[in-house]
Amino acid sequence: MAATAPADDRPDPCPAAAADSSQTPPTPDELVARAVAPVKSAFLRPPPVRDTPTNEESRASGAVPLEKKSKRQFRRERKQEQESVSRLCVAVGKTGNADACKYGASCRFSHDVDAYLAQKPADLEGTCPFTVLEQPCQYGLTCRFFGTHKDNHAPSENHEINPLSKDIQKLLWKTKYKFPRASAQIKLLGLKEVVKIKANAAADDQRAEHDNPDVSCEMNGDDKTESLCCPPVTVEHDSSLCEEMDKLAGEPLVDNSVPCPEPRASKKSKVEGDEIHKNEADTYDTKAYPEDPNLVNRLEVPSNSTSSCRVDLVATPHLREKKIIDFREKLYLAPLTTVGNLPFRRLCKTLGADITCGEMAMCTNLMQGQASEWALLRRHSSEDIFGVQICGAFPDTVARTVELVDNECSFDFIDINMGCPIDVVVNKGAGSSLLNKPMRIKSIVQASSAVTERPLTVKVRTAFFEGRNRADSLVSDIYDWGASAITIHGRSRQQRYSKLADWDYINQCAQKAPDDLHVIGNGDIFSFTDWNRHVSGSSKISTCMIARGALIKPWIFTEIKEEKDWDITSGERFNILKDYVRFGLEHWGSDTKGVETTRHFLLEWLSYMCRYIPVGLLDVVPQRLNWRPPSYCGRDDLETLMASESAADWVRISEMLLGKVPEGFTFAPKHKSNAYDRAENG
Ligand SMILES: Cc1cc2nc3c(=O)[nH]c(=O)nc-3n(C[C@H](O)[C@H](O)[C@H](O)COP(=O)(O)O)c2cc1C
Repeated sequence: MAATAPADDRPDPCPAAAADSSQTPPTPDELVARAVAPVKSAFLRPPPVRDTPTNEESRASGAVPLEKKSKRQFRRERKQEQESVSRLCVAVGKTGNADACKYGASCRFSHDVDAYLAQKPADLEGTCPFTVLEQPCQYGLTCRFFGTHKDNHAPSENHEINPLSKDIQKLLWKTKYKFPRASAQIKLLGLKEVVKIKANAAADDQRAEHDNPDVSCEMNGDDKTESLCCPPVTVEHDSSLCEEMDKLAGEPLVDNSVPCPEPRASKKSKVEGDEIHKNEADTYDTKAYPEDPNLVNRLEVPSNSTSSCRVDLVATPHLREKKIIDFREKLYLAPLTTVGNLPFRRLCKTLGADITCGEMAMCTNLMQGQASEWALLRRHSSEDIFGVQICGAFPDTVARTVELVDNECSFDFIDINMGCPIDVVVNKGAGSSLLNKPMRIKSIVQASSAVTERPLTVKVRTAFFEGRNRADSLVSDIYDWGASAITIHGRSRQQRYSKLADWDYINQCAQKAPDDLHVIGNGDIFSFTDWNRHVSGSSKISTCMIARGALIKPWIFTEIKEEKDWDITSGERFNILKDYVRFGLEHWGSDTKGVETTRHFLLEWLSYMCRYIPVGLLDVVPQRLNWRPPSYCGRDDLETLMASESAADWVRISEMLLGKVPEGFTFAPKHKSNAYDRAENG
C-alpha cells in the first residue's frame, strides 16, 4: 500500500514551481493514477529549456555518440595508440625500469619512461585504491594516484576469482577441450551430437537459421552484437545437420515418462551455497589425455576441486544428489548485462544483497575461449552465493558449456537464460525464443543438469508472445527435468517493459510448482512494500529477483532488510558512488585505461540512478518503477544534479569522482534506461 509521506517543512527551493497558480494542480492520487510521480509542489520546476546543441558542443559535454568507426579505423587507431608514448609497456610501468620488459626492442609498447611521465596527466584526487588496501599497486608509474603509493606493502591478495587461464584458452581455441560428461549425457538421452566440437559455434548458427521461430524481431540496441561476432572458426560442415534438425523440430526428443524414484532433498534443506571454492592450479598436459574422463583436460584434479563429479550417468538427471541452495527470502540481485558488473555486484553486497549472479555469457563465446566473455564469469570473494548465467540454443552446446564452467569456475549455481529478448540472441534460437520450444527446453535442462552437481536454475519470461503464456506449463515438469529453481519474469518477450509485471500469473505458476522447486518471482520490485507483498505474501514463492530497482537505488537491499523507505541524502548517495568507483578502479585498474573504463560503467549506471526520486520529495511513498518524474529540483545542488536526465550532467558527476574527461570524450548510454515503457536489455 502506498503511504502518504510526512509533511516537509523546508523552504521552497524552487520558486519557479509556483509560477502557474491559475489551474488547480492535480492531487497526488490523480498523479499516481496517471503514473506520474507525485513530487511535492515545492520541488517542482519548469522543464529545463535545452537548446539543440551543435555537434561540437554536445560532444564536449559527452552527450552524443561518435559515428560508428570501421574496423580498419579501429585497427589504425589502436596501432597509433600502441605506438604512442602514452602507452607505456606494462612491465616498464609496473617497475619504472626501462629494461624490465622481456620482449626488449620487439615490444609493441613504449619503454620511454621520461617521455611517458612528461605527457602523463596530473594525479587524480584521492588515494590509490590498492594503497588503501595496503597492497602494492600493479599499475606502478601508470597509476593515476601514483603519488600516494607506499613501499613495502605485503604481497597483494587477489579477491577476484574465475580467471580464464591461458592454457584452458589454448585448449578451447584448438578445440581440444574434452567434454566426456556432456557427450555421454547427450548420447544417453538419445540426442545426436550432430556437430563436432570444432564446428560447434558455426553449426549453432546454422541450426538456428534452420529452426528459427517465425518471429518479427524489432532491432534495438543490445550488448551482445559485438560479442556474438565470433572470430573465425574452422567449420566442418555437416550436411546431415539441417536434415537432422528438421526431423527434430517439434518432436519430443526424449521420453521422460519414468517417474522420479529418488527425489532430491527438499528445498527446506539448509543453505549450502556459500562456500567459495579457490580456483585450482592449472597443471595439465594438452597432449596426453588420460583415460579417466574426469582428468581429460588436466593431469590432476585437486582434492578440493569443485569439478570432481564423476561420469556416472543416470537415465534421469534428478537421481544425482545435487547441492542445495535455499533461495527462500534471500535478496537476489538479478543478472544485468553491462551494468551488473563485478564492482556493482560488490557494491550491492555491501548494501545487503544475498545472492548475486554474473552477467549473461553466451555459450558459443565461452566455448571459443573469448576472454571478454569469460570476464563475465568473474566472482568477487564477497559474493558468497554466486551464480553464473549462460545462454545457448541447443542441448549439446549448453551441456558442454555447463561442463566447461563446472570444471573451471567457482560458482554456487548455474542459471540458463531462457528469457533474453534481444534479437541477436533470439535469432540464434536462444533466450526467450526457447519458450516456443518446450521440448528443446526439456532436453537442454536434462542434459545440462546431469553434468554438474551444482544446482541448475532457469530464468524465463511468461511467454514469447503476448497473451500466450507458457511458463505455467514448464513449472510442473522442470524440476523433474533437473532444475532446482525457476525465475519467472512476469512479462512476455513481445511486451518487453511496456506494462507492469503480471504477478497474478507468477503466483498461478507458483501454485502449480512441485514443493521442491524454488519459484523466484521477478518484475518491478522497487521497495520493501513490494517485496513484502510478493515474498512474505506467498508461501509458494521462494524469493524475488531485483533488477532495475537495484540499479536505480542499490540501497533497496538495506531498505528491505530494515523495512523502511530510506530518505537517503545526496551525500550518502555520493558516498555509494565513491565506493563503486573504488571497486571499479580495483577491478578495471587505476591507470588511465582503468579510470576511463570505470568512468564508462559509472556513466551507464548513472543513466539508471537518475530515475530515483528522493523519499522526502514525494507526496506518496514508496516510488513506483513505472512513474514518470515531472521536472523537479532536489533539496541541495547535488541532489538536483543527481536527478538530471542529461548525459552531460552524468559526465559532470563522473568528473567529481574521476577527474576531467579526456579530450574528445563522448558518452551515450547503451540501455535506454530513461525510456520508461520501452524495451531495455535483458
Ligand atoms: C540493463 C539490464 C540488463 C539486463 N541483463 C540481463 C541479463 O544479462 N540476464 C538476464 O537474465 N536478465 C537481464 N535483464 C533482465 C532482468 O534481470 C530482469 O529480469 C528484468 O529487468 C525485470 O526485473 P525488474 O522489473 O526488477 O527490472 C536485464 C535488465 C536490464 C534492465
